[in-house]
Amino acid sequence: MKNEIRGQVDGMVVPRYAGHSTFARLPRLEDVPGYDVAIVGVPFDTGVTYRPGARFGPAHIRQASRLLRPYNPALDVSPFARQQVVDAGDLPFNPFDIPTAMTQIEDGAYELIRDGGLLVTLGGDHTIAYPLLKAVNRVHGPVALVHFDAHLDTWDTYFDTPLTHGTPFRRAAEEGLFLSGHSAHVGIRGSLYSPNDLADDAELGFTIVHCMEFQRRTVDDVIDRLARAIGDAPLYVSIDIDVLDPSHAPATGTPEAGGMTSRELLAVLRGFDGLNLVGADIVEVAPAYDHAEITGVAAANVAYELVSLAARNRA
Ligand SMILES: N=C(N)NCCCC(=O)O
Ligand SMILES: [Zn+2]
Ligand SMILES: [Zn+2]
Repeated sequence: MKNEIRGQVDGMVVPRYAGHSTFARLPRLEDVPGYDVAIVGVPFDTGVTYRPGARFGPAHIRQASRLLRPYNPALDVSPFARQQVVDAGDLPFNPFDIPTAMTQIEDGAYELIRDGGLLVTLGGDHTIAYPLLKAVNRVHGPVALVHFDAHLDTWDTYFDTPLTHGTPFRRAAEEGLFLSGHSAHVGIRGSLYSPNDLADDAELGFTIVHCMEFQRRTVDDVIDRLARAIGDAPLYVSIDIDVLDPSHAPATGTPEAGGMTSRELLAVLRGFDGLNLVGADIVEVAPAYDHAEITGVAAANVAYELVSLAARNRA
């Protein structure tokens, strides 16, 4: 896709607050002959246990992404010039039937990656990580999963329901979708149901970087630890925006005090430079609780960093 890459609508010609609201003012999938990276929305929030509203996350992140500029100095890359990045719109699914929606999301995601494209998904609640991992497995096999979240999301059921935003990685573990021993939870904190939650999770083989470690260790230490765990396995990154402190991301369904700063999160992601990134999602942005687009801007910049990592790998 090197020839005739179409980037953003020029912010010096069309003001950035004008025009269609695609991610970063990029072309739509149907506007270009092919793509290397697709940004897709999955406005599903039927799996939430507390505040609803992540169904409006994709539109909000797109709106907050209008300010993104063409060059990323932190990774020394122009993410939209080295590869064709498109906005693939939103996947359709049945919002009233979770198992049906999971199949529709898996199939929709697979269609977008089957020919080699890399997918960055904007959620939606965290339930969608399960069908997204299934789609990624159909192309790449089991992945090293790095999961940024306040929560473990490896609980078993809620109200006897197995597919919820607190259970995607338990379901994924049951199907061998990620590599035990090469996967990690980052940013874990907050109240649990019982000490067994951590014991049950430990059986799944995640390295855990508890959020307090950002107080005690440097970000570089954390990156080293994660990079050692990941090795050269295909890497899938799932980012629940509630990994950030509520001061950095107020607009989310299950906020927890004592979180990461957006600066720490961006720094850890930049530390993945050179790893074999094969896909990513950013979930749990519930715009009704946002103020001044704080959460939307954080999520848009996180997506930008992920697309920049993909661009670096194409060098
Ligand atoms: N995936 C997110 N954001 N939250 C899961 C929290 C599940 C619970 O209510 O205990
Ligand atoms: Zn969470
Ligand atoms: Zn989560």
